[in-house]
Amino acid sequence: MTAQRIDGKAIAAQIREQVRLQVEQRKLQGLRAPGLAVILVGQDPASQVYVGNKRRACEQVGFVSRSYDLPVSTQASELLELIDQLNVDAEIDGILVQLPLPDHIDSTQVIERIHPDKDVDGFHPYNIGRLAQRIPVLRPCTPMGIMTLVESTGRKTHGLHAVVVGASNIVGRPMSLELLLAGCTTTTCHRFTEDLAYHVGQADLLIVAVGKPGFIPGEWIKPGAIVIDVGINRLPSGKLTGDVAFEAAAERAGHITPVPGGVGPMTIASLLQNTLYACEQYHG
Ligand SMILES: Nc1nc2c(c(=O)[nH]1)N[C@@H](CN(C=O)c1ccc(C(=O)N[C@@H](CCC(=O)O)C(=O)O)cc1)CN2
Ligand SMILES: [Mg+2]
Repeated sequence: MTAQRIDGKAIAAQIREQVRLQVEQRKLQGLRAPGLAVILVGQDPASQVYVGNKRRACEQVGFVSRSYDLPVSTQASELLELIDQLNVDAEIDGILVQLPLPDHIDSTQVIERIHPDKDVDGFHPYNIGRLAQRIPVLRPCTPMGIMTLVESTGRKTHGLHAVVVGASNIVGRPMSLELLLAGCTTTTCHRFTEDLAYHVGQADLLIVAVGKPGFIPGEWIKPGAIVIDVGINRLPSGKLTGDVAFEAAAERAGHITPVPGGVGPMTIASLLQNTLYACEQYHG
């Protein structure tokens, strides 16, 4: 079997176009454009690329894009003060603090300072709690984008055995909550999981987010499975590669996401959807 590729780049482009048209409609009705503030602390090269892509995507869909590039020496108190100002800024619907933050800043404190109605990353405990209780509002962007990719396969999720490898706050944990909500029987694997190969082999739907190139051998994949690879690993050659050994996995899977061009672009598309949602539902 050779898996069908799930084209995240193309699906993300469709979502961006839908958002652009909705913003255009708002403006025609005399309503203001949604506004997103993106905060970057320090000069991590990968974060600079992601933040640049987010800002460009905002401009392309007609959002107000506010940029804050803060030096690595920024104190937590200064960042919290900026968030306090943005929380009451009527032009801003979403506040995004790019992660990871420098070690001297406590990211939990920062995330909890963002008003839940402006938490377009969906990381605030209020928004995670809403998802856990099956009443989601602002949903974490990467898992939300993955659910859109899974829907694009046309496969029903009810009753599928979904296996998530990785239990981070950004991807693995909220991913498991999304899958539960979608009616999957859900297994979450992490660093203490024994016999990972067994669990992976049970997956009708496999999501891998560990950040280790080629961590899942293709031979572990259940024939016909949907395989979603969240890993973005840069090899010494400069090439990007995922957490799943793609070629061998594609021989067994039914559907598979590539890296790049799979999950990554969906994270940004979901961010735009969340910002529009926050604008329309909370701030008018
Ligand atoms: N505040 C947040 N910080 C981080 C998040 C997040 O959702 N919110 N997620 C990741 C990084 N990330 C977004 O910030 C992100 C990663 C990758 C991509 C992407 O489009 N990747 C491309 C390849 C890009 C490249 O050439 O490097 C792809 O996979 O095709 C978008 C967003 C951690 N931090
Ligand atoms: Mg990708």
